[in-house]
Amino acid sequence: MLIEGQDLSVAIGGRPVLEGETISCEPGMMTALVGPSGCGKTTLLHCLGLLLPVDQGRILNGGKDVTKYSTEARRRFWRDHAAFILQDYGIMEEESVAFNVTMGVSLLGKRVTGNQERLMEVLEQTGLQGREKEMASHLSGGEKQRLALARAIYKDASVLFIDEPTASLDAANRRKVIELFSDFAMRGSTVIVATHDSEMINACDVLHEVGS
Ligand SMILES: Nc1ncnc2c1ncn2[C@@H]1O[C@H](COP(=O)(O)OP(=O)(O)OP(=O)(O)O)[C@@H](O)[C@H]1O
Repeated sequence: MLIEGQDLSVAIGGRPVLEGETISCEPGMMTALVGPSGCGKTTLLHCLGLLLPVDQGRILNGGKDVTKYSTEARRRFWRDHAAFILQDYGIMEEESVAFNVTMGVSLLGKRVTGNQERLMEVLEQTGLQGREKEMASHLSGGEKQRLALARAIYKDASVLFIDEPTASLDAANRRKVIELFSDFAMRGSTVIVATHDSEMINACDVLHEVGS
């Protein structure tokens, strides 16, 4: 899905954070949001993901203006199309790894054939094999990040919004996670990543300098 922001402006606490930001994120591409700390990368990512309202400008999904979407319509977008890998992981700490991976789908009431098999495959891909019964709160920061990624893969999201995905990962896991994001883009998903990490930036197809 093509995700566009046109002439976006956002002020937080009366201070302008984004001013006339325009961006186009194509399906099948990884777009990096880059720039110095505090330039508004996370804010832009949240606006594009409909997590944060804009003061001015338009957000378009596949050419459709979604800026004024109702809460219900935004929820549908999150449920049916999007996955978020954010800095706070969005993980339900008091639930098992397996629940955290599959809940997006089970909440939808969708039946996935080979459910268990798919869960195992996704855990294997993200290096969380054998951990499915563990409580999410027992995982380390990097493991929780991979859990959020496992959920996105399980859901097969068409748009991925990612914030600083490699910050708490060691070199081997960083490479693995970057590869998994690339796979998403190669399968045709739109991948949008706010990052400082040069390795992550190198793997992206498009760089968008926020605030310039
Ligand atoms: N909830 C908030 N309340 C007050 N100020 C905020 C809030 N969220 C963001 N800001 C401010 O908006 C500006 C942009 O923040 P944002 O997190 O988007 O930047 P960033 O480029 O992602 O930074 P970093 O690279 O350090 O993560 C910062 O100056 C920040 O202090």
